[in-house]
Amino acid sequence: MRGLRKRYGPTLAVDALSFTARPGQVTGFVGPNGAGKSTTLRMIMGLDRPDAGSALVGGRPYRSLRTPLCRLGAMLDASAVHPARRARDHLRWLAHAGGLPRRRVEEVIELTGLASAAGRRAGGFSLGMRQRLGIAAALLGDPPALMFDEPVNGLDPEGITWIRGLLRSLAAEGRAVLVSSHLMSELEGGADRLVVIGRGRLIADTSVADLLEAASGGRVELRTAERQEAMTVLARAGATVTAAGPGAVTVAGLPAERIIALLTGEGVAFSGVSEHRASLEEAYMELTRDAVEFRAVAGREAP
Ligand SMILES: Nc1ncnc2c1ncn2[C@@H]1O[C@H](COP(=O)(O)OP(=O)(O)OP(=O)(O)O)[C@@H](O)[C@H]1O
Repeated sequence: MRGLRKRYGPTLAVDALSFTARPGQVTGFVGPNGAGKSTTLRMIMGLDRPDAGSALVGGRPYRSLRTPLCRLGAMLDASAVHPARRARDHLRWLAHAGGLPRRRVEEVIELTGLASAAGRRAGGFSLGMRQRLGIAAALLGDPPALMFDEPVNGLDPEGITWIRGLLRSLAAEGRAVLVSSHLMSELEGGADRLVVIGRGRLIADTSVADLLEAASGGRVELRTAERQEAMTVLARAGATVTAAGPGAVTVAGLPAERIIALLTGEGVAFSGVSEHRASLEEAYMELTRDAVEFRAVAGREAP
């Protein structure tokens, strides 16, 4: 995506958006409801025309691809299936239209665990089965790039774990996988990189590891039954100390070794000292806080 922009009447849905989903990685595409994710994915597939900028698949516009199913597999809307059509027949007409062999249909049915449901009409499918069918359709052409719009939305924990594993294995095969979500927690353990957008604009384009490290901010978790004494000792040594539940303290501004030395020296008992690991959700909150300030500044600068 380079400088993508899309306006719907008064709404600037996507604004100056640039990012790349790279081979061998799961790129999480995250932003709150209405941030512009679906609009971006539609522009990638040529279903919406950008007002400015371009979206390329393997260096070319999607609409110019001669064998699109073999270049980019996509699930934008899992319910976009004729309810009276059986799952296998749905996949067969797609394969036929894309010039793909029939045996590929059976392969993707196996890959997505749909074997026992393939003869049933899609209208009676649960949400989880519809998602599997949408993913099967995306995999038909064995494409090097895949994108899924909110694939875990509304799924049970088992379904979420399955999709997460599938995305990881597709990326491990060297494919570029772009997956959108409005919940950061859904991407925890699933994405390598994150592209975060808000109100159509890029907020962050970063590896998950870098984001978590920045959000963890060198803080240390301390477990102690003598919380008050520990907080007094550490605050006196210049640390910023926050009570984090019964028997737990979060310490900023002192390394773990120094905390251990201080508490031992003062005879304060403790049972654990560990580096604080921020959750992806925490990291997201920090990012969004910055984004709000950024938006306020951007708003003032606007003509
Ligand atoms: N066809 C359309 N006509 C008018 N406005 C639209 C259209 N499509 C999207 N929008 C608006 O553009 C903005 C971005 O919408 P979009 O659906 O891309 O967001 P999203 O990040 O995918 O949100 P969600 O997580 O809710 O799916 C929203 O304000 C939406 O109301």
